[in-house]
Amino acid sequence: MIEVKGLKKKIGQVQALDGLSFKAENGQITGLLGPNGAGKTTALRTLFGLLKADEGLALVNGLDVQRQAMAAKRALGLFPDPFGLYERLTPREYIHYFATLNGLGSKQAHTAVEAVLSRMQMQDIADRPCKGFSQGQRMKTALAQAIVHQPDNIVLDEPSRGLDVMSTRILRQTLNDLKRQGHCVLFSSHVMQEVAALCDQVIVMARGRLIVQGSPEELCQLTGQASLEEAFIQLIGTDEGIAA
Ligand SMILES: Nc1ncnc2c1ncn2[C@@H]1O[C@H](COP(=O)(O)OP(=O)(O)OP(=O)(O)O)[C@@H](O)[C@H]1O
Repeated sequence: MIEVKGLKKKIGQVQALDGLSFKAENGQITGLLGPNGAGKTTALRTLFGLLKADEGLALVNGLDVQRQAMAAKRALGLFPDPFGLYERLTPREYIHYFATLNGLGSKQAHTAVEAVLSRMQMQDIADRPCKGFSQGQRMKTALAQAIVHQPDNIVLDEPSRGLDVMSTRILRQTLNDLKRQGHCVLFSSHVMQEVAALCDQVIVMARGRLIVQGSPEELCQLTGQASLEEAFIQLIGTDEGIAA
């Protein structure tokens, strides 16, 4: 379970987070939706302890990400930027490295790596250096790294950016599998269709604050709109920064 309470963060002159609060439950996919500059990336980076909030709390399984940083991180899988992979490593080496960083012993890590390679259907690319990988192959490697240690919570910042249809399907399938297994999945997106199709809960944020949280149906009901896209535009007051 992930919870943020009253998060504030000023970056330079910008109040990137301005009292943001929300909850993402286990066994659900929660989408973080907001226009450009709303503070989505800042919120996710704060949650992972990469940024320190000026005020407020970020909790992972009830653990404060600042005060109980190691324990909180082990309960969290962060989907990294797929373009930031170490080019010389193969997926097998890369995922194994992160499995051990997340506290798995050598034998456990080996078993976990084999399981995730098989689950993500990566056997054909497992022993090739990542250099030259396609976007889909990068996405699979990045996602496998995030979930190899079976964290309770998985956080993804715009995971479908730049993916083709097949890779997007694998991503969606994996997120749905993780949800069915009881994990808490939290991801940010601009893509309405994706959020509407995947998410149990949607957190709409703007200007560093929560506007409203609810299921896609609840947001449509609340605004009297037929689609999540129309509901979002009504809630935010603009269609800036969204993709249909
Ligand atoms: N390193 C930085 N330096 C200056 N301003 C920053 C920095 N990081 C974030 N900001 C500002 O903080 C605000 C929130 O940015 P953030 O990247 O969290 O938004 P976002 O919702 O992820 O946007 P997008 O959808 O465009 O990726 C923006 O106004 C942004 O310009």
